Amino acid sequence: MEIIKTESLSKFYGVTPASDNISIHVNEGEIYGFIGLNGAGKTTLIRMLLGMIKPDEGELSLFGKKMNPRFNLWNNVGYLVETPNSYPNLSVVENLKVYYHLRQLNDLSLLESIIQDLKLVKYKNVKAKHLSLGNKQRLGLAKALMHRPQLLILDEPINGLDPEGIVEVRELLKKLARNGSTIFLSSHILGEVSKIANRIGIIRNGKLIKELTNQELSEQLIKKVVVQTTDNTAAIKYLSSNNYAAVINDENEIELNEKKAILQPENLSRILTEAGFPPKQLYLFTEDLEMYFLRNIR
Ligand SMILES: Nc1ncnc2c1ncn2[C@@H]1O[C@H](COP(=O)(O)OP(=O)(O)OP(=O)(O)O)[C@@H](O)[C@H]1O
Repeated sequence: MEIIKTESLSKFYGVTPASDNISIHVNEGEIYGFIGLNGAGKTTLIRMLLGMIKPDEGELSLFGKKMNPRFNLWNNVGYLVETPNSYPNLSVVENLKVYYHLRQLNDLSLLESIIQDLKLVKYKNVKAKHLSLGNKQRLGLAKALMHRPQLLILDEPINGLDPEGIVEVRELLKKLARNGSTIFLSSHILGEVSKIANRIGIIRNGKLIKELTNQELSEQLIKKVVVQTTDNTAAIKYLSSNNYAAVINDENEIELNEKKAILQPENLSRILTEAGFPPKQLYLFTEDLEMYFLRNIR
């Protein structure tokens, strides 16, 4: 089932499109990572998905239901948009209780388990205004996740978290998706998005310029074997005579990007060793999402 569907969604601020003709389809259980530079239009799309702003053009449905003033499935949605707001003078648990009542929940174990899942036990009785940025973010996530929504829409959910927090939230989101939740998240922490998302959309100047699955991403990432020997010039000549296309890079290392080198670097190592050029170093370099992103938004 398509949980999110947007068709040619546009939003203009003046003449500038913050969202330009965006069509996105997100299936049940998918984690969709939405990435773009500052000002690319991530928050604008998220606000439209949450009914916070109205698109100027296009259509949008959640759970197969058109978004309009009669849309009534908000209890199936959890969200976090930018820095989450809390009641500053209430403690973590009091803040969550407010939310618990607002959501009209009636299972207190939800409250306890979300405090544990987001490692907020130590801070249960700390006033929200005294929390660190990372813990404020955890509290925001706790509010978004407490009612175990079918769809989670998260704007920069790992902002402000320390490395440990990032890993915890990543595992938590993956667990939720394994249990059937659908997650749409935006982030500028690109490496993290590729670890979480099954599918990635890249936005630039309001336009969706690329959309690809994790599998497609890994196929499109540049890969090469990088080799260092005691005599790279002679080694490269020898490799050329053995039908390996190799070049010397800016760091004076040998680079090979053919499939046979990438798939069987051990053969390369053996050939070089037998010819008297044993590799001092040989490794497979794979471009990361950050590099891929920068290469594609230019
Ligand atoms: N209320 C508004 N009025 C005028 N322009 C706006 C408004 N909200 C957003 N914009 C503009 O729309 C564009 C997209 O902004 P948006 O906040 O969606 O980007 P973003 O990708 O979320 O950026 P960031 O990562 O910095 O949060 C930007 O050029 C922004 O200046």
